[in-house]
Amino acid sequence: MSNFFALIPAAGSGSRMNSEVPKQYLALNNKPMIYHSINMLYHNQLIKSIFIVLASDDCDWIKYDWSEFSSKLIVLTCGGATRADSVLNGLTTAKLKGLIDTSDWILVHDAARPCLTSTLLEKLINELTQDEVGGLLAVPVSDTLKRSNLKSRVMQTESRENIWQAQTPQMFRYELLTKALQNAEKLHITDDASAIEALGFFPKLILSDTYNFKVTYPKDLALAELIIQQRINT
Ligand SMILES: Nc1ccn([C@@H]2O[C@H](COP(=O)(O)OP(=O)(O)OP(=O)(O)O)[C@@H](O)[C@H]2O)c(=O)n1
Ligand SMILES: C[C@](O)(CO)[C@H](O)COP(=O)(O)O
Repeated sequence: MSNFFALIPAAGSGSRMNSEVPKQYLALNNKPMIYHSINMLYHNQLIKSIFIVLASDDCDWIKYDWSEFSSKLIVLTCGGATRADSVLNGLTTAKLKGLIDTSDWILVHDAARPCLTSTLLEKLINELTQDEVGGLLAVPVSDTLKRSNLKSRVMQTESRENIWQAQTPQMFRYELLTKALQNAEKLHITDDASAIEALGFFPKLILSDTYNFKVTYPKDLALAELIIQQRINT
């Protein structure tokens, strides 16, 4: 029987956030941002353990008390230069430690997507458990798309038909995901699904909502805070 594991790559620096503190530790409703991602995964009954992949020079993780999650948290200090490296290093280390099997499902979730809901998480798992490939949460784009030249002049309006924005979690089996990330090492991919696609597979898109956005720029923090606050109040 396959088990379900979550893996949170949390070895980024948050360069677009322009903050001294890596963005996964920025305060969001009095908790570090990564707390919210962990919290959501922790409370899903199917997820057996959560691997947290930290940078080797991380000095913020130990500043917080994570004991409420201790029954599921496994910290791996093997982050890499890119998100894909961090995910691959985490998977490899977990396997070497004998913590996962090749057929297990891995849900890779950004530390920087703190607004995931239990409903979306359950929907992703339910819709993919019987799938041969796996897939990801995503939303169809809603704006008109323009392709520009280097001077920000519109060169072309692109069709938005069948264009989706990829989110996380992205859910694939250990064996396929590891093979895909190894194959993609020189491809400059930005998500796990891209690595799977590069092997010729077709990940399934699971309809999500825009609240599950990635906190990337400073203004995103306030929006995430509002969303989380509103959920606490209702
Ligand atoms: N070398 C890296 C780069 C990113 N990540 C993680 O991948 C997720 C999504 O990446 P992103 O939002 O791009 O985070 P950063 O790389 O930190 O941000 P930026 O690109 O602005 O520097 C985050 O949880 C981030 O910590 C990682 O584990 N290892
Ligand atoms: C994985 C991801 O969050 C899906 O949208 C995204 O690709 C991460 O990209 P980034 O460039 O590292 O922010």
